[in-house]
Amino acid sequence: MTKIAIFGVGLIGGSLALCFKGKPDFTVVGHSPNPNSVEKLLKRNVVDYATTDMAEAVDGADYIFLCVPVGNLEEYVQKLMKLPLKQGCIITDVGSTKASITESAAAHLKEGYFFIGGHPMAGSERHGVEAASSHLYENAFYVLTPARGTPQSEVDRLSSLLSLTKAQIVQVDAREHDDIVGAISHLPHIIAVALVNQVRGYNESNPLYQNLAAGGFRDITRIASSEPTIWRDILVNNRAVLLRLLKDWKEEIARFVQLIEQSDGEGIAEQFRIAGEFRNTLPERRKGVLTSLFDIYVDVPDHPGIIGAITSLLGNARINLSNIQIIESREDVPGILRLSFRNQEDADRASELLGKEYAVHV
Ligand SMILES: NC(=O)c1ccc[n+]([C@@H]2O[C@H](COP(=O)([O-])OP(=O)(O)OC[C@H]3O[C@@H](n4cnc5c(N)ncnc54)[C@H](O)[C@@H]3O)[C@@H](O)[C@H]2O)c1
Ligand SMILES: O=C(O)C(=O)C[C@]1(C(=O)O)C=C[C@@H](O)C=C1
Repeated sequence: MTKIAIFGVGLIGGSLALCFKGKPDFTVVGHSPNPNSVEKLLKRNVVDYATTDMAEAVDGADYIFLCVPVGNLEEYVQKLMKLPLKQGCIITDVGSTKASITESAAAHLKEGYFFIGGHPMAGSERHGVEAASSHLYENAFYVLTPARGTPQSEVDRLSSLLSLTKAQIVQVDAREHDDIVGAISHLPHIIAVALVNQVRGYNESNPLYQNLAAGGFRDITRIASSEPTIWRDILVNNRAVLLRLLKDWKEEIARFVQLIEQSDGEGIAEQFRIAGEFRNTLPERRKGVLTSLFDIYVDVPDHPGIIGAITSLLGNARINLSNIQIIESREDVPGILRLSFRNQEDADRASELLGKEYAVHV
């Protein structure tokens, strides 16, 4: 029997639990300090059992996943070191920063246990176990940051368990991870929040801002709705990297100020060209299921039953739909549906089929 203990069964911990639960000879235990959360986990059937007692959760555990906010990780490792863990137990975390926890765990770790930092590069702006999905990590990268001296056999053991998530495991140095993820995840969250707050200020004197906000604003700001305490901890933890990145960001913005001041149209177009070239090389397969793989957009009239009509058309043609989202649903505006498919072929077939009756954009 393989026992897995998960601390902090929210979006990320809950999604891991769902990847492991029900596999032959696996027991998944969830821990929360809050009895109401324990009740909820049991009701939702996300874990085999749940407890508020740390010692009970880790008793005999082969793997311990720390899925709490970044600011609590160190404290959890220290608490674990005071408990009798199973010899050979692997402790890992899912925190969005890796340098501080990898270094502090190495300093506190007792003989016979292993700590291997981890970070699944998948998630969403949602939080809590209600948002968990067993598909979250499919096609995503899952970074491991073993400290120097960690036996490769233990890294392989953890990688083998994580293959159940269907993610692609990569090993990266913890500091390098924080530099890169600072740029491609933490900085974008700051920019999204700052942009929303800027527009929020204008909207206070003229609510038309909110009403006119369309695809562009929504696409770039989705992550501004992320969980505040999770992001408070990430940004504070990655302070040095972010201060450097924000300095570079100021230069990027200053370049635009200059181009616009000088009405340098060709310079502006060049910035878009360079950005588009790089943006278009981002591999689609890196996306997790919550950021759908192959999207098409369908303009639909705003009348009852339209979603049923579209899904029936797809169902009758045996085209598998992964996700459906209404982007606009106000009475005076035609609706836009975002339909997501698991592969390009399904997306193409859907475009062709729906294109006979509706305006379809890809
Ligand atoms: N959200 C993402 O997209 C994402 C992606 C990859 C990694 N992460 C990392 O995963 C971790 C969890 O984030 P999440 O998105 O699942 O958040 P979440 O809010 O959905 O889950 C966090 C869980 O930790 C519990 N928790 C909060 N504070 C706690 C405390 N002081 N002690 C014990 N439990 C506590 C919460 O009750 C909840 O169950 C964070 O370290 C985050 O950096 C997040
Ligand atoms: O897709 C999202 O909403 C995410 O915020 C996921 C995301 C990211 O920035 O890409 C967020 C935090 C992580 O630690 C890893 C992934």
